[in-house]
Amino acid sequence: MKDARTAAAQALMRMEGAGAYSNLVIDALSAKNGLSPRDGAFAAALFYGTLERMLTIDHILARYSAKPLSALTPAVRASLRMGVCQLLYMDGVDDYAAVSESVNLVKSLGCARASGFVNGVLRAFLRDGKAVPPAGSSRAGQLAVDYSCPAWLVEEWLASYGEEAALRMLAGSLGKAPVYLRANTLRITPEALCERLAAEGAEAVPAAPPDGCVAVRGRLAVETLSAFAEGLFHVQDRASQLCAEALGALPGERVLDACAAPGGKTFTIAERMENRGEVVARDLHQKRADLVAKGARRLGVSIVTASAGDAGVYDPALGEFDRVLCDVPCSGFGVIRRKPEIKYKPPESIQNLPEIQYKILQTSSQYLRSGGRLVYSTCTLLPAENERVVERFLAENGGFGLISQETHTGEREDTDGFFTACLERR
Ligand SMILES: C[S@@+](CC[C@H](N)C(=O)[O-])C[C@H]1O[C@@H](n2cnc3c(N)ncnc32)[C@H](O)[C@@H]1O
Repeated sequence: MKDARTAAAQALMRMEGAGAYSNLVIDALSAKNGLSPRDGAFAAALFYGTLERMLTIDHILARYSAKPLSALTPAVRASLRMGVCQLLYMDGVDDYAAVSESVNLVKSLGCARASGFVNGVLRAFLRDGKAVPPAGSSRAGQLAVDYSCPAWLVEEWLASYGEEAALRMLAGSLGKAPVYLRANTLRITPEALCERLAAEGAEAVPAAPPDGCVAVRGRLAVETLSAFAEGLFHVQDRASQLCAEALGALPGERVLDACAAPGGKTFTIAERMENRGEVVARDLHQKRADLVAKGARRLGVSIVTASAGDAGVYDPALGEFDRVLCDVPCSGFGVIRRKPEIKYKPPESIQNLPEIQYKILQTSSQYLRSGGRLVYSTCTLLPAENERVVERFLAENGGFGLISQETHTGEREDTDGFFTACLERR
């Protein structure tokens, strides 16, 4: 597993740069190092485990390392972090191997002089029974260490959602995310899809609501199956399927999906419409709009037209719509377990989002016919990007009413965190 550890360490070091995406980084490094599927799986588990638990791990290292973590070279930092991750969170790696492999790793990364230091820090932690040091007196600070979540976000969740929901959200931000599919109901029923998947070695069960939702068991890469190539499903979390359902689009209607890429909700909406009517799918960049067009082709959905367009700028050429979906860009704190790097972005970097979201909602609402439905949604759990945007919209735009709004914090099913508001133009 030497190469697997090297690939995981390189990936962690790359994540220290701004704007890196965990899935792209680890896939590229596994391929570059020519890892076997088994080693690739180990590298991914080690990389994601370390990234996910980084705040807890750094809290431990701050106690055991004589030097501040920021003063270490990236290779030493990565070796130590991965060492603690293996000691605490990876049952398949015994303690002796976790320490000795971390020492070998730091040598192979060109920092042989730090091998004694890495050995000493990990052994001291081991000698103390691998106990995580307490965080101090504040409740939020302790939860931040327990769940490896920035203290500011813990405080925000406690204040906005209350203790019970906040604890559920923190627990839901860790661990392997479930895989849900949406059966392409134009081509196959959910039951028949499950049979077809079983024939390809994937265990899956129908998981309504909503109709068409299928839960996959196990860790198969579903996008490699021939059922995927044949357009029998797309991968989509249950919360996103419920969001598309909330739009309530009917066959023959005209629907605008203002922020559509990569297209999951566009496809679910078009399938619900039985491929009759029109779905205008827009996204800011042409490359992203192309993803929607490609997915629609694979699924045999012909009512979707995908093009580039800024949803914050009114375009009279688009005409009038029966329904409009604004699935806006957001901070993504509902999908932390899928992309752990999300939680480490500085709070300043998300401050301008409510203004962008409001502009998209306000502009898109102008396309709606009287009596039409508008859905505003995000995959984040922050009132500033959810309820506050909707409240402002209702206060500043007469003629719209709120039908319902819902925050998914994982209480009913194991879904991503999600917010959906349904509005109507009177
Ligand atoms: C949450 S994602 C949409 C996910 C999509 N609805 C789905 O279900 O697959 C938000 C999208 O908004 C796009 N976006 C960001 N700013 C935009 C803008 N001003 N106008 C249109 N799209 C924008 C992003 O490129 C991104 O693809």
